[in-house]
Amino acid sequence: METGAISRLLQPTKVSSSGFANFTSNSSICCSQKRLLPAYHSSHGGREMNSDEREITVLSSEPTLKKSSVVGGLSLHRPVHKRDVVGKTFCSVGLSTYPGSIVESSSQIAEEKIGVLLLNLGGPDTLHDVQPFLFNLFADPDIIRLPRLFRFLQRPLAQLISVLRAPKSKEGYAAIGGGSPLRKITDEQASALKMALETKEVLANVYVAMRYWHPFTEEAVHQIKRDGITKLVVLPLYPQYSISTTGSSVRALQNIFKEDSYLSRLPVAVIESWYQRQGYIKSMANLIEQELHTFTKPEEVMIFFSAHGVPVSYVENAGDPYRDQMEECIFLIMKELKARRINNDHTLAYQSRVGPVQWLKPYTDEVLVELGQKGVKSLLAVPVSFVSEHIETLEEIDMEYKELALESGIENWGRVPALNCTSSFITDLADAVIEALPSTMAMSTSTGTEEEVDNDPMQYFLKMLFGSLLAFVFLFSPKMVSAFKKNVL
Ligand SMILES: C=CC1=C(C)c2cc3[nH]c(cc4nc(cc5[nH]c(cc1n2)c(C)c5CCC(=O)O)C(CCC(=O)O)=C4C)c(C)c3C=C
Ligand SMILES: [Fe+2]
Repeated sequence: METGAISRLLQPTKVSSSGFANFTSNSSICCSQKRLLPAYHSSHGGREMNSDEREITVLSSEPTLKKSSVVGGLSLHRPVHKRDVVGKTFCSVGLSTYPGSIVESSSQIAEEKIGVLLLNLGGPDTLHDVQPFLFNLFADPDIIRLPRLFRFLQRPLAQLISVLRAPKSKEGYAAIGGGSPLRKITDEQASALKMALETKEVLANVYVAMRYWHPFTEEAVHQIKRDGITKLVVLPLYPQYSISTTGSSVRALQNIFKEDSYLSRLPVAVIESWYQRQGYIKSMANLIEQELHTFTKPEEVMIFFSAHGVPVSYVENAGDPYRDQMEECIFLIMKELKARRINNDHTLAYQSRVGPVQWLKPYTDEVLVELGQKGVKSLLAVPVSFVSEHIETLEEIDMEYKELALESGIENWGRVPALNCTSSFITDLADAVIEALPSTMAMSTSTGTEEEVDNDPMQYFLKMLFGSLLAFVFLFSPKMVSAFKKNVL
């Protein structure tokens, strides 16, 4: 089985049942390799690599391989021992959050300073932040993927969409207390991870880099440099890889690193996805099992996995492995539950679509209505693409989808909490970091053409002409604006 999500972008692979059959429940092996990355998007605003091929060290747990070995050029390492401490949370030990989102270690060894960089999406701290946060999100070419010719429209379009969407988003954030809890929870996860590493005798500073709000990637990287970190493990807080999440954050990081002589020589390992790790799967199964017991008839409850969607084109045209990894992930969680004699029905649907394009199906809202009509009476919603509570669990699932489900005939509703600082989960993240440490390598800069250069004046003129015409039609036609408001937002 292919090991790296990024390499799947070269040749997308589908999940096959024979692949599932090979999964073993107690092996999780790390592999690392320098891979050549395809240019599935290109430069914009100086943030993108825009090279035909890029190099990065990637890591991926590979449950089909059982022994430490070198296979096909991949060096494989046995995982460091695992300890699952079920039922406690590291966050509850009383660690407070800290300015600048770093957890520092007092007794660092002079010659080796290990850093762990947690990547996350970020969210507005206050209602005032909502529109600029949305601007940052929509200005990301990995979120709105415009054809190369129209890339220069990215920022005006982001401005337009963010202004038009802000009122609706603000309502959502207002309903959950006036801002996103993401920063606080991610800081707590960083503290918990630092403690978990310490109990395994690994001293490390843990940093947080958000993609669209504070603390931005640049802020975290500044602190890493200031602290003189000598080895860095990058850990995205997304179990499954998507171009729109981990892909986007890693590219932002690469762009910062390639500009800096210290950073470009810093040994780095990126754990690209970890949805198949036993600690994660077991932690999810624990939460589901606990929540099932809150129902009067647990065996009759439909387990309803709801994942954040992505546009279909990401998976079908750009080779995003997100759907495959999501399906594998659900398979593994259900396998773990079956091993515990929990044989409930389950289903997977995708939520939170934005805009007029097709997103991964089936859609959560449509499936809820169908299940209600089919007579399902008890349902347990399981948010599965994200490991912290956020607007889409607290508002979309707990309020909007719950209301829809009850209206559709579902009588008993439950929702599995996000993992947040669940100790078995944090312990597993610590293991993932330790396993990744031997694989750190310098992130080398790309060898291809770095920037798209408009050398040909005629080509440049034509691009500007067509682009401006499109911008004019799109931005200034009242019909377009009202159609846009109706369909896109
Ligand atoms: C795995 C998780 C996520 C994927 C994949 C993802 C893709 C994706 N998201 C949007 C648009 C929006 N996302 C928004 C917020 C948001 N999204 C995720 C996770 C994934 N997004 C999180 C954790 C959050 C932040 C939550 C918080 O608490 O602040 C928003 C803003 C909120 C809103 O207005 O609904 C938008 C918009 C796209 C277009 C996309 C894939 C292309
Ligand atoms: Fe999102």
